[in-house]
Amino acid sequence: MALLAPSILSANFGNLDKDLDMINSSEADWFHIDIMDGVFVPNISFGFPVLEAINKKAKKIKDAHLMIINPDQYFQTFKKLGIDYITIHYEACIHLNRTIQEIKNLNMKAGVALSPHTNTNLLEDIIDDLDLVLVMSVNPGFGGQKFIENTYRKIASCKDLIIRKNSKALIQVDGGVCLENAKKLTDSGADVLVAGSCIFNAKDPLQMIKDLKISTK
Ligand SMILES: O=C(CO)[C@@H](O)[C@H](O)COP(=O)(O)O
Ligand SMILES: [Co+2]
Repeated sequence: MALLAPSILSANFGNLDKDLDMINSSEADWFHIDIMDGVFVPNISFGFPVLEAINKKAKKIKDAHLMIINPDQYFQTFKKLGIDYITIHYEACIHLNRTIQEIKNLNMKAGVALSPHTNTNLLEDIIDDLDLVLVMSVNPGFGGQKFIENTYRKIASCKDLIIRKNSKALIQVDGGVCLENAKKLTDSGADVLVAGSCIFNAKDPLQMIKDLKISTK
């Protein structure tokens, strides 16, 4: 069964506590927290005051997906705010090896996200150091976008790389994940599914979380 990480970006920010409680009481495994700076992606999500509020409530693993340039300067603050996994974008980092070491020096798990145009082969010389590879199945920046079909092939090639290099990295997939593709994504090699609009737009989000989990069995 895949791990499931609801994306807070699609939650109701007018009553965030209610949605955080819903996730706490659900079968979901992680909180997926999208941070956007309006530079790396054409959207701005939320910053540290909101993250502080999330940290006070959220009782599960907190997974921050940073869609920002120059992420290194904020790692200490993310650590203080209870983040467990930091995932930075391959396309946003000039010195990726140094950036990954900085995350690990602060005792957080380190992930690299690949936008749809970025080939998994580019991780060949860093995969040993990673705890997670995030395969983006939409272009980063917004929730509710259409799933890109090439993702299955990309997950499979990422899995090949991980096996070949004997890496312990998890494969996470993010964007357009729903009941229709969850099983196929897991069968292709995904370990962690991120889902935003599919959960928060559902009539019964708790039931949708349950259904998504069961569908990946
Ligand atoms: O990182 C992102 C978008 O850039 C995601 O985490 C989205 O928030 C997922 O939302 P859905 O595609 O599941 O609605
Ligand atoms: Co995300």
